[in-house]
Amino acid sequence: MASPRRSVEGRPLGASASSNSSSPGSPAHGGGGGGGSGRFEFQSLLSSRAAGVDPTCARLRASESPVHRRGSFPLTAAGPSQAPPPTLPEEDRMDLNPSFLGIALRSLLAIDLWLSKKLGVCAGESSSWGSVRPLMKLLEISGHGITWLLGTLYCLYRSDSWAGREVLMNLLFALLLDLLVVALIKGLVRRRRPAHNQMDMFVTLSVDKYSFPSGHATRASLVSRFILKHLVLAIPLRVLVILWAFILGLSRVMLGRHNVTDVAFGFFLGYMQYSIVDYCWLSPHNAPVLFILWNQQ
Ligand SMILES: CC(C)=CCC/C(C)=C/COP(=O)(O)O
Repeated sequence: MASPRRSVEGRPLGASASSNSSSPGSPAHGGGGGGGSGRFEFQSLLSSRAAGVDPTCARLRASESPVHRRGSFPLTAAGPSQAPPPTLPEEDRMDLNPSFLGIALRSLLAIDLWLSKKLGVCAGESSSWGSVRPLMKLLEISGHGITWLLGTLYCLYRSDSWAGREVLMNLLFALLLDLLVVALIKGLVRRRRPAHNQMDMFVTLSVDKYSFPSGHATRASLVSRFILKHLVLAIPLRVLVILWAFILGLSRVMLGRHNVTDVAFGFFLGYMQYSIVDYCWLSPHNAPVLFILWNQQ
């Protein structure tokens, strides 16, 4: 039975292409002998990497070099007495044979960084859209955790109906859940904020030095879904709520606070968090203590 370790080792870089285009055993083919071919190519890559050379170029050059041509023949014509090539450390094999997912993720990250830098037009006063920065910072306050927590507590205090209190109690629960989940993920992922960000945000927690996911984006998406579900609003107001959430997310990238993926994932996370809140909906029936305690205030 083939172990995962063997399957990684036995899948040479570019082996499928070369096996179609060159004859087995030719120098370009890298030996052609099944697992031997893979080992040979990894060996060239490893030695070039150790010498500080770009592995891709080195691989091409290595397959053309007379030294490697000579080296490839014994592998092809290797008899049973031929000593096997030295085994490479596991991490090198993995590193030199990136999966499709790995390549896709790296490409996505490269596009993310490039796009985020391009969109960070309000990252500083001297940036191309620097004059819009105060407006973006106002938007930032409109989606800040403190603004929403204080606003909800105030409305809860002023609320005189059971139905209103129930909705606000759940909004409070949603906001606290969001702060907790975002802090946990930020602490786990520890992705640094973009280099062009100025850390001049109003009231932050220690994990807010990290950028993934955007707390403002999760809140915008969570709160807007909550409002759309529980408040009876005219269509123009509903559109305004969605626009606010979208522009708030965009402003995070424009201010240079976040990369695009931080905000995109934030929107997704906030949307999912609402589903949790909806599922665990607190009511006088399933959480009577909360409501009785609040009533006694
Ligand atoms: C202090 C409290 C209660 C919340 C902090 C809210 C905050 C500053 C989140 C960071 O948001 P981004 O991740 O979008 O920058």
